[in-house]
Amino acid sequence: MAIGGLGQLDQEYDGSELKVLIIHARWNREIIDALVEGAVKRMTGLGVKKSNITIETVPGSFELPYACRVMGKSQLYDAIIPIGVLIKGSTMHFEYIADSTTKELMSLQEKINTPIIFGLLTCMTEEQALARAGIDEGHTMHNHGEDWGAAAVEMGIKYGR
Ligand SMILES: O=c1[nH]c(NC[C@H](O)[C@H](O)[C@H](O)CO)c([N+](=O)[O-])c(=O)[nH]1
Repeated sequence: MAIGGLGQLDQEYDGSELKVLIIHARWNREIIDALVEGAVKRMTGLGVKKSNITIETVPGSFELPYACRVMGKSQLYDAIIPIGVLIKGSTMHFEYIADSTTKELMSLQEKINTPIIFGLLTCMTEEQALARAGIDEGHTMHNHGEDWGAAAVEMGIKYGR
């Protein structure tokens, strides 16, 4: 059995009744687009209707929690996948955004009674981010967006609306 992630589900799930919201940042757009594509592909592969996947965007990862809160208050979604790519620069900006956004996304779940999947890549280099989106030169890793899609289906069915 593979160690770690790979979005391995504990059982077969039928996502045909699920409604899922993806909110993605627009920084590092090529990587974001690959992650979103991976999440959508995995969810539709688990029966989620494309028409039941809503995709919204925000300027950057820092804006993800507030957008999740506003959209999540509607209680229209069984799960929410915020997707952002943070790549370490030469300042502390990365650390502050990564830490604050992560903590807020975690605590937001109780406030909106909706499972939120942790779709934030926090990478030291662009190469690391490309690899985790499955688009680096050697395709050295699987697309983590697929893991997030699988998690959204499981959490949405088990703990969603
Ligand atoms: O999503 C990201 N936002 C980033 N900054 C923007 C931030 O999320 C906000 O959009 C901005 O500060 C305006 O509030 C990033 N960096 O600064 O490096 C980054 O790597 N990724």
